Amino acid sequence: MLRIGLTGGIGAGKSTVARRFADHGAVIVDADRLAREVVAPGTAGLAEIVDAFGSRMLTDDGELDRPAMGELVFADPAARARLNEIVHPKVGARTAEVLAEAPADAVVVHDVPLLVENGLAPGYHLVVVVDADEAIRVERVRRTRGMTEEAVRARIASQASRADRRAVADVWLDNDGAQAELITLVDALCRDRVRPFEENLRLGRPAQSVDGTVREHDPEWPAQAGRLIRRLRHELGERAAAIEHVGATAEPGRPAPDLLELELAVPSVETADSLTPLLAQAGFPPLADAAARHQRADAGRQGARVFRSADPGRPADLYVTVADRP
Ligand SMILES: CC(C)(COP(=O)(O)OP(=O)(O)OC[C@H]1O[C@@H](n2cnc3c(N)ncnc32)[C@H](O)[C@@H]1O)[C@@H](O)C(=O)NCCC(=O)NCCS
Ligand SMILES: Nc1ncnc2c1ncn2[C@@H]1O[C@H](COP(=O)(O)OP(=O)(O)OP(=O)(O)O)[C@@H](O)[C@H]1O
Repeated sequence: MLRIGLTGGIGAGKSTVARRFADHGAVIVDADRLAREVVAPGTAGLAEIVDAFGSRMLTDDGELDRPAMGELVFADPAARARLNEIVHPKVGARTAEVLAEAPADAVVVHDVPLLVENGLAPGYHLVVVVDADEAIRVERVRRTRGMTEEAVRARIASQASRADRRAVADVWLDNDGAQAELITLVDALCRDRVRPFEENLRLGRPAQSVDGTVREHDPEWPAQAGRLIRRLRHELGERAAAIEHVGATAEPGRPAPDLLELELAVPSVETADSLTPLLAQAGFPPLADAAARHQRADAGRQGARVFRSADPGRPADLYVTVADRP
């Protein structure tokens, strides 16, 4: 299962992107929808909200009074934190249940407005951020949801900044233009990256190798490597604590082929063996023997095991070296 995290600020275009992914056959998990389900009438979630905020947060029909709740929590960070404490763990548990039901060959797109705020990025194979200028987002939400400008701005102020979203984005979709342009971007993303990534992941097959063309140093390389490292640490836990960005792309200003290199030293062959299936799940299947021999020789890392990213959009190799090996 390929897990994609989709996020963006209010009105950025997440639902539009998610719907297009669904047209391509993806399974969509909508966090806003689950957040409504876990506070529906009769749930423990709604009872906890009444305990915390009083029955003034209920409508005459006994439902959550969403406008009243929104007015309170987007003006008061402590109240918002209290609401989030009630709702987010329940949404997390429901998400896990829904994911467990998805077929093994699924592409799951998790539409989650607060992905950055809740530190969820490392749990996905790919993070897609959709963004638009703030004034455009305010206008769209005003027009389509009937919210006041002030109310939209209060939500924006309680969400992550663009810079925070940039830091986790493997894919950045710009939605300042027409909706048709956004849809074209999603189509290309599915065709060129998501489909082959899912297939590679399922088959335990690395992405195609890059040609060795040396290019200008890309100042984004360290940040890209950092995202891969956080993802691997998330999957492997303590065993991947020592993982590092190495090689030419890690040297500031140095031109290099567009292949990120990571290295993980482990204490024993047994540890290396135990990591192989986890690395494959995290999107780093082992490279076949002949290719691995070449790559080890190129990188001067004799004795290392070589794993290569299954993502055709971000070539990366991981060398696992065993410290006690002669
Ligand atoms: C405060 C509530 C009752 C307002 O309901 P309302 O129908 O007006 O908005 P809705 O739930 O459709 O959310 C619309 C958008 O508001 C933003 N938003 C919602 N909750 C939050 C939050 N806690 N922090 C920041 N932004 C938020 C998101 O961009 C979301 O897409 C509701 O948003 C809520 O229960 N929020 C807490 C749960 C939550 O965090 N949901 C968002 C993702 S899990
Ligand atoms: N490029 C665009 N041009 C015009 N309208 C757009 C564009 N993209 C999205 N919209 C409209 O703006 C509104 C917000 O878009 P969408 O629902 O996709 O965003 P969202 O990020 O899911 O929003 P929310 O955070 O409110 O759930 C929708 O009514 C959508 O139809």
